[in-house]
Amino acid sequence: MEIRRRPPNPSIAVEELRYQIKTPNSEPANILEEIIWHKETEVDQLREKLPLSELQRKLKDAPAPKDFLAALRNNPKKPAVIAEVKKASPSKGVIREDFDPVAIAKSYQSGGASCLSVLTDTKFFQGSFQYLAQIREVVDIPLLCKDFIIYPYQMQWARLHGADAVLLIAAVLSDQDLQYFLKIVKALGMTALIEVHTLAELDRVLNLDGATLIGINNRNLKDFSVDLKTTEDILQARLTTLSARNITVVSESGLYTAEDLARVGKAGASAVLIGESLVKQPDPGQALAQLIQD
Ligand SMILES: O=P(O)(O)OC[C@@H](O)[C@@H](O)c1c[nH]c2ccccc12
Repeated sequence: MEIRRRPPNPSIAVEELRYQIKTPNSEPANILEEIIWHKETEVDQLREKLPLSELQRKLKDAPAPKDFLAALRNNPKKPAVIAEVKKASPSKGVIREDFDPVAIAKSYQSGGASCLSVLTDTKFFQGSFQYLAQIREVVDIPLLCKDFIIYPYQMQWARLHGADAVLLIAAVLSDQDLQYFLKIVKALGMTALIEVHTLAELDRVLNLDGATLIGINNRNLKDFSVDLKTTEDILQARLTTLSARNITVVSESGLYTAEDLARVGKAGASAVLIGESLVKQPDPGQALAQLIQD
C-alpha cells in the first residue's frame, strides 16, 4: 500500500478506528489519493444518514446475494465478460451523454455479459448507488459494486443496494485491511474482486487467505496510462501459482477488440472487465454480442 490515507472522523464507531494514520500535510500526490481522501468525507456523510447499526438491521431482510464467481467460472465462453455501466471517468470525462444505466444494463445482459460492474462513485465517475439498486431490479446476472472501499461500512451499503461482489483495490488497502475486508465480504455472502496493478501487489494478495478472484488492472490509476502488457507480464510470472490455487483472473481496462480479448485470454485471464469501449457504442449490448461472437 503506497496510497496515503487521511485520518478518519474521530466520532465514528470504535471498531472502524483500526488505523494509525499520519495526516498527510501535502496535497494528494495523484488522482487515486484524491479519490480516497474524498471518500472519507462521503462515508462520513453516509454514516450520518444511516448509522452502521441501522444499516445492519436493514440488511437482515435483504435477499441472498448471487454467486458472482460461479457466473464467471460457469461461462462456456472464455474469457467471460463483466460489462461495466460507466458514465464518466477522471481520465476520459463523460463517456456517454445520453446515459441510461438501466437500459445499458439490460442491453448488456441480452448481449451475453456474465456479470455487470456498476460504478457507484459520484464525484469522479458520475455513478450512483441508485443506479445499482435500479439495475438490481431489472437484471438477473450478478452485480459488482465498483467503488473505492476503505471501510467495512461501504461493503454493507453496497450489499443493501443489491451488490453481489465488491472491488477491493490492493494499492489502497493494507494487508491487514485486505484480510479483514475479505472476511467481511465472505460473511456477507458476497465475492471480492481484488484488484492489482503490479506483481508486488499480486504477491501481497497471494499471501492472504481466501482470495478467489483477482483483477489485473491494465490502467495505472495514478497516471491513467493503459497497457495490456500489464496482464501479460503479471500472468507470465504467476499463472502457475494462480491456477494451482484455482484463482480466477480478470483482465481489466483498455480492452476494445476481439484481438484484445484473445490476447489477455491467451495470457491466462479467464474473464475481462470492459467499460468505455462498450458504453460509447450506440447499442452497448449489441456491441458486446459482436465482440464475443465466435
Ligand atoms: O473503461 P475501461 O477502460 O474498459 O475500464 C473498465 C474498468 O476496468 C475500469 O473502469 C476500472 C478498473 N478498476 C477500476 C477501479 C475504480 C474505478 C474504475 C476502474
